[in-house]
Amino acid sequence: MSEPLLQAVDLECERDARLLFQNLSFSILPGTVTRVEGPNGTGKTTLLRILAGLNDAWSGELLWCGQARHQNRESFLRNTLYIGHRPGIKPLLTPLENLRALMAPRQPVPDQVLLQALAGTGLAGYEHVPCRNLSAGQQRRVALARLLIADEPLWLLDEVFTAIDAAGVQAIEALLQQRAAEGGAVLVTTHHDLDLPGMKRITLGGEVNHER
Ligand SMILES: Nc1ncnc2c1ncn2[C@@H]1O[C@H](COP(=O)(O)OP(=O)(O)OP(=O)(O)O)[C@@H](O)[C@H]1O
Repeated sequence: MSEPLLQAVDLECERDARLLFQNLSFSILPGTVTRVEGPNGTGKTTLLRILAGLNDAWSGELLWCGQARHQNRESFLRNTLYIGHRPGIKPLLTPLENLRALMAPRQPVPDQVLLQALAGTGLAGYEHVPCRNLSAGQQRRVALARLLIADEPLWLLDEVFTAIDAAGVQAIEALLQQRAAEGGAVLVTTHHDLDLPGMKRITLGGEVNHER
């Protein structure tokens, strides 16, 4: 069996003196899509932010490719894409400018590739319109255009289906499956009824947090 990309061992997190989860252990293997599920407020966003390295209020162990994540930090950051539940789109910038800015910490990407990605998310004709003039779903699609050019093997995606129409949902589901089929892995939170073949689940909010 291939080595896990990411492993969580006995994760525990408390916020405002409320225990969100404890003894939470799981492995994210290449070729898998995992849904993090649970009612509102059970810690799905918090867990994804912990996994992405954006929240330090936790205990336990996180391993990236078999080594402690903090010792393998550069490799972890280079190979992980995190998209949060807020699109993170600047309203005064156009979709093209936003996508350029989102890609800036990575390798430079030619505008032609960015424009193709925007067209691929249904934004052809809107590339140069300030994002404040776009709908909520269109703004989210700007952030999701990242998925069409992402070469990171691990995707951590928080509520990426919010405000997206039925055709867009299908397209995103296909991208998640494609990433897994290419040997990557996806961890996704959603309240949308996501049920892909072979999908794994991490359920928060019960007496016991568990992986299925
Ligand atoms: N910045 C914060 N400071 C303190 N507590 C917070 C903060 N953000 C969230 N929380 C608390 O952490 C808990 C988990 O929040 P989180 O956003 O991770 O839940 P969630 O499962 O993603 O919820 P939802 O399904 O509503 O998106 C909630 O009880 C919330 O009140």
